[in-house]
Amino acid sequence: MARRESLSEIRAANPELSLTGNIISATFNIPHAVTYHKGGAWDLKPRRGQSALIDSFAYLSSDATPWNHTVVAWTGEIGHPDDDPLSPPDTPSAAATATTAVSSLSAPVPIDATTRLPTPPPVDGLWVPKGDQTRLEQQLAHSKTIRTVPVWLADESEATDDGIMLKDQARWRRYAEHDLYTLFHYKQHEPTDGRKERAQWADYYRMNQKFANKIIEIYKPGDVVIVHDYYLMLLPSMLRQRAPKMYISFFLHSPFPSSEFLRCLPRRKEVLEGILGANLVGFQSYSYSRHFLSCCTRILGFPSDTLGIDAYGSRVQVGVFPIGIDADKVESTAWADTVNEKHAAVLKMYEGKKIIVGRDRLDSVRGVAQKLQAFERFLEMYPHWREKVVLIQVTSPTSVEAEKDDPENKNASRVNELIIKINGEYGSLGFSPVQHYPQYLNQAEYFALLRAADIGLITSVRDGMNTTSLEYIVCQKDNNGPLILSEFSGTAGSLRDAIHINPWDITGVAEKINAALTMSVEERTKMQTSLYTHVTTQNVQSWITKFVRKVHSVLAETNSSKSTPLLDRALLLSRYRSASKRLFMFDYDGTLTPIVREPSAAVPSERIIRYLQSLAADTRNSVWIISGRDQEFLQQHLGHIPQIGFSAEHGSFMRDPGSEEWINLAEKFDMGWQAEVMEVFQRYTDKVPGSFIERKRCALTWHYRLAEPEQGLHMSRECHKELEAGVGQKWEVEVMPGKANIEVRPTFISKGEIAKRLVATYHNPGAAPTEKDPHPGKIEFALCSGDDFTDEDMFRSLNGASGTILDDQHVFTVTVGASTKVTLAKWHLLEPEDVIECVGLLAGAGDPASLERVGEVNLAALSTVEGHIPAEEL
Ligand SMILES: O=P(O)(O)OC[C@H]1O[C@H](O[C@H]2O[C@H](CO)[C@@H](O)[C@H](O)[C@H]2O)[C@H](O)[C@@H](O)[C@@H]1O
Repeated sequence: MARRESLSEIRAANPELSLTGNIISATFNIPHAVTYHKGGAWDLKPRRGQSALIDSFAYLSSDATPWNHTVVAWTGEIGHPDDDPLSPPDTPSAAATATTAVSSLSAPVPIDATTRLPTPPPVDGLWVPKGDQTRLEQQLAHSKTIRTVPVWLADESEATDDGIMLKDQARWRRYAEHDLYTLFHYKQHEPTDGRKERAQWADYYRMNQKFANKIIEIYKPGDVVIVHDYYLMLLPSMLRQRAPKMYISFFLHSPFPSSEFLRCLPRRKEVLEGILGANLVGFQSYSYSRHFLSCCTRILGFPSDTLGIDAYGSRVQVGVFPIGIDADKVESTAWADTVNEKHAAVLKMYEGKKIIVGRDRLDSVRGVAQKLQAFERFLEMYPHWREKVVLIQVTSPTSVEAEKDDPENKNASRVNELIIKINGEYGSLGFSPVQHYPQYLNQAEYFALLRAADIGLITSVRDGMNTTSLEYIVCQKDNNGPLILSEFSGTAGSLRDAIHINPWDITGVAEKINAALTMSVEERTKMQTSLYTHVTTQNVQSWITKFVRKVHSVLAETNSSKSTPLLDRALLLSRYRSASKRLFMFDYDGTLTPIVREPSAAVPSERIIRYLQSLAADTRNSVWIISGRDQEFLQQHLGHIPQIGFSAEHGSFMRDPGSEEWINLAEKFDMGWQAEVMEVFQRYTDKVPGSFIERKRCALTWHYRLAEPEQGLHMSRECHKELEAGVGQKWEVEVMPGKANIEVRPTFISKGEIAKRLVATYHNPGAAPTEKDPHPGKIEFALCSGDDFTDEDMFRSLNGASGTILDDQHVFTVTVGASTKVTLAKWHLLEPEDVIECVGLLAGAGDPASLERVGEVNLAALSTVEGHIPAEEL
């Protein structure tokens, strides 16, 4: 039996873990199916399904871990004692149906015209008074196993101080199950006019909001929140908005589809952005994590690598954590006396026969039809096994909203047809090769069957994690029956020693059934030993421990990463006012204008032109634009402000204030490198649709913003490597990654060199006036702002560390971007709009009202810039 780690062992192995931390797990349903008894105790029964997740909650809540654990979850559809007694209360769908049946409006209407219609009740739904709500909350709060805080879901108008009216309770799961579950399993609905979808989305959104409200109510700084599954995909971002420093992680228990599929979801952006509020996102298998990363890049345009995504100025880490089961619990339950009796009975019943076992929900993605087809093919191909092998297939009702809604239930019909066909063709009077049990088995029967089987057969065509396969392995401890497992199951990646099959290859599966039945004892034992070791060591306890450990290490990294402070505008203004000589150096793209899709569209706003004009009109100010842009562009858009100086193409050209003449600083440099760079850029342009070359006089730029994002990013890395290894070795040129571009320019030229030159020109205490500097003296204030890699050269040359002659206190180096960005700047501003506000603030510094404007950020103006790409997407 697998041994659990003791608390002291866990602490010793994980010194980084907080020993008294709180963990809040947010999951859709509470771990119980709930029945309401007016005025009395609530009836709580263990909920079926999600056993691994619930076991992980029990573990986190137990004394075996150092954490203080609370589950926040919806009550689930609340059943009522008047509900149909035949409906199992722990079947969510049945409970939902039963609850809505409280209304007599849905009862059949008598066709006898003389009979009076029943008087409808005044309300339609289940009314739960406040006192009874509180009673359930207390029952759940004092649970011995899992402390739970319920989320009550109802329309605002139906949740009053007196109680709550629960109507159409299944609505809260509809969007998740109808749209998300379906698409995540690579299935699609026929498109509709969208009205139903919008209503379901609204419920989904509100449901996530209500979870956020409840978590915020109980959250304390330092708590770790773990959000589970596709029902709560908006929750991480909703929590992040309300508590920016909250430690949030998200784990998806279902598959995550490729971007080609996710793109079909009308709410694809909202769903992805919702998850990206988390610090860590976990998946069941590597391919799901890869799909997610790729969706964030392709659909949202965020850069990603194999370990995470850079979104909204923060890093969202992504990892793979295949869930396990509570193997100890399964093992002790599966060998209980009641199970032993049933096990003996099953063996007796099928004496002399090999048993193949399957247990699936009747969702089409579970591949029951494929399994039956493969079994039929097996009986056809291997006649000697006929009457010697039985397939015992247990199915529980589908949980898929869309399939529940299907009046024809095509999948169930197909399964029934296949069973009739196989039993008709290969059965006899006393024997049916397929034994179908379309019902829930009780736990003892289920484990008895798994123990009695000779083969476990799992043919799901899409599956997050198949816990039946893990339970089967534990139950085969003595029997060593092989496991045949679909490669499309999330478990396949972890159970490498199982027999993997492609459920679409019916003949291939039939062959594997035969191979499994004829395996030698040694082979079976070897396979079972390896699988058993895996399942008992990679159990649900180790799964959640690893996940929590990873959350802590991600948080430790986040907390230790350097954060650049937001520009102190009051300090900026006061230093500006007290200085008698000032120097301004502004980058252009991404600093004075937002980044847009096409370079030609990045024109300066009328506001920034006005502010620059008035700033430059003050003779104590020297204002320079230091850009990668060429002379023509700068001249066309800003050249009409004569007091401004320009540096074009990353320092290759300069135009002094008041002059119309451009000085070429790269004049003497051999431009032979350009032809070689052009040849490389051209090749990449041919390979990457949407990319193009911007040819300037000296610097060359390859743009890929309009290309398919993943391809653009990947090819830019290749291009960069190729240029550095080739042209970069041969010539004195620098290859620079920009914002969706790669630029090449001579090494001796840089924005940093220009910044140094300007400081040397204007900082001249005791000198006589010159044409360039008619007001000699000390520079008492310098503001330098830029957004990308090339601007870091300016920050480097201005920061005290590199020996600048300016007083460090008077220099404001400001990067445009998130506080977490790696930069040499001393301050940050989030958006170009903030830079414009600051320029406006200083330009109007003579105005006493300007101090009142300190701290104002004109967010509304952002949306007026056409085609503006938000900072996080740059
Ligand atoms: O030094 P800068 O003033 O920041 O100029 C750097 C480069 O900016 C331009 O490209 C970037 O901005 C474009 C417009 O927003 C955007 O479409 C492109 O994707 C960005 O890379 C410009 O085209 C280059 O020549 C500059 O070197």
